[in-house]
Amino acid sequence: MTTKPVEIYILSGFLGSGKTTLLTQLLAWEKERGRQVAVLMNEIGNISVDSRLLPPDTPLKELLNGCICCTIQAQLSHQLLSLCQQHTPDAIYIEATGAAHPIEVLDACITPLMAKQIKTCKIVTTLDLPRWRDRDRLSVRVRRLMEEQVRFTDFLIINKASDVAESERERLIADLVHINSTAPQIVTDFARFDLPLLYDAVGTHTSFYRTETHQPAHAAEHLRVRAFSYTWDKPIDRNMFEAWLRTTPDTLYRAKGYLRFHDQPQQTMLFQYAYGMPMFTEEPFPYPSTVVFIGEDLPEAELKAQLAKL
Ligand SMILES: Nc1nc2c(ncn2[C@@H]2O[C@H](COP(=O)(O)OP(=O)(O)OP(=O)(O)O)[C@@H](O)[C@H]2O)c(=O)[nH]1
Repeated sequence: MTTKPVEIYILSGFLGSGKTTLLTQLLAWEKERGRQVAVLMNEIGNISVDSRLLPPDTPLKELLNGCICCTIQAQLSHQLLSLCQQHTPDAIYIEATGAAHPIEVLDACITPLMAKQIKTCKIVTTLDLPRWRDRDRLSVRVRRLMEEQVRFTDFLIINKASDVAESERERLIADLVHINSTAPQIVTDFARFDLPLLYDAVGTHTSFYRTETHQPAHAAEHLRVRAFSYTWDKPIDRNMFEAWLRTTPDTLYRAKGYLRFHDQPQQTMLFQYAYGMPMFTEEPFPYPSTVVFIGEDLPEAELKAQLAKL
């Protein structure tokens, strides 16, 4: 069965850098201009918080519990094909895991099965500027992955810019240009910018990735990035939870999920944690209290024992 040629956008960028924040805006823009789009979400953990943040009418497939750039590569093109056949979208947005190497995801998309269906396949990377500033504190493997995500992109969104002093920004951006001098760059907060710029820029940009070599840096094989989830069967103390977060290892890169606290036991809270910053927002749907923790070499048993005491 043949379907209309589809544009594929791979949203790349380290854990918590702003991919979902960008995606929700792109979907709103696509709706405004009347295009049919679909989303493929990949999560290292076993629950997908991000997909619940998308408009409910978006055709969506989820690949959980692994990274499409390494352990579940083969499933990707089947899912893409099935989205094309079921929904004939103009574009598919793939939100890769924050630990994915963009070229590996690109390779996983362009298979013999999918090749004929693809009109264009572009990589868009969000970069967490404060994390980039402090990258010397990261493991060599994570640092290298972040550099590769900058190197192999068609469009770079330098995000969380206001969280870095203005005096430091110029130097940091110069480092980025040194790594990738061809991709257009946008410096912003909450991935906000004039979205048509992205489509204009990637549309004319010459893709380079086919000819360059890259350093493989897969989540499971080299990075040792792992996820575990924890579920509470009753509300917990908010202050104790926040105090506990402050004691967690620097290699806890990301956490997200749903919680209920003693002071408002009926209210489910959406919890997001990226680069030391917790955020809580009221969630209308009463999801179970489960949080996914993502990091490198995390002492899972020890952390779970601490969570059980909250
Ligand atoms: N301070 C600040 N926070 C931001 C900005 N952009 C996004 N965030 C917050 O950072 C957190 C992570 O953002 P997401 O968009 O979920 O990041 P992500 O890359 O999709 O995360 P993963 O899918 O887990 O890798 C959320 O709490 C966002 O609200 C920004 O520019 N500044």
